[in-house]
Amino acid sequence: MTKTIIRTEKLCKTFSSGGIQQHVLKNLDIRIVEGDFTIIMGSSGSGKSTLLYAISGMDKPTLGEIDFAGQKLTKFSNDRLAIFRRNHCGFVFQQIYLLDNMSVLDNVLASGLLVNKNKRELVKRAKELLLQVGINENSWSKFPTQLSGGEAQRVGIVRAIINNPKILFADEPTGALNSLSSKNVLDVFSEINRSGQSIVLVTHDVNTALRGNRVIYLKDGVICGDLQLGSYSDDDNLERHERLKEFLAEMGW
Ligand SMILES: Nc1ncnc2c1ncn2[C@@H]1O[C@H](COP(=O)(O)OP(=O)(O)OP(=O)(O)O)[C@@H](O)[C@H]1O
Repeated sequence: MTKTIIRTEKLCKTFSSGGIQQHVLKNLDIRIVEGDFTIIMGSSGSGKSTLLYAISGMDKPTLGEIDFAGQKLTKFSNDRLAIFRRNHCGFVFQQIYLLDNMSVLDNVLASGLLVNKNKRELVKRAKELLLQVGINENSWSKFPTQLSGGEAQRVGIVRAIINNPKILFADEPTGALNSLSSKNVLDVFSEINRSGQSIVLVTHDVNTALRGNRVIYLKDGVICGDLQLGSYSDDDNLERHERLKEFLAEMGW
């Protein structure tokens, strides 16, 4: 049976500038399922990042409700929201900002120590996760400037999941990477999703979208398509690709 982790009801976000209102999200009712790898696609300016920021508690909606793992995020003060995000959400963005004066391992531990005070346990988990994403021991004491873009992004993913977030949110996480680094980073997303991590990821990229088991399509702040793709595996990639291409064509992408 599927378990809902996020549910929105009539979610609206309006930005105002110079006396002009822009209705970016319009009455969105969305259900995000635990364990899913949910992809959000749509044309530029359709509201993908705005939706990601709203459901992850990074920004407050103008109207509507967000229920996140049984908690009404829309009722939270900014301080409570910040604590909620730190304890329950992981974030990966296109630009990865690691702390340049700290080693790879310390960058991960610094995030972990905000939530888990048991350093020995944390070091063990950090090392296991770094190995899982292909960052091996001889890179743990390196500084971020000594890493490639793909390696840095993989460290960023470890940093984002060190506290066992309920959901990992990602906004164009491979947008700045070449195709080989992208593939390595996507393999990490696939693997952590297989091990149970819920993921919500915004992308323009078809190869990235293929990793999800569900693709939501936004057009002008409204959901106009919702494709169930089934779990990713390397073997059925051709058929998935065809189904996704057809879906995107229907959406006018
Ligand atoms: N903080 C803000 N203040 C004013 N307008 C904003 C703000 N954030 C987003 N917008 C506007 O909301 C609209 C949707 O932006 P959003 O970044 O969500 O789109 P997107 O679908 O993620 O686009 P892209 O694919 O180009 O990143 C855009 O027109 C943008 O200019």
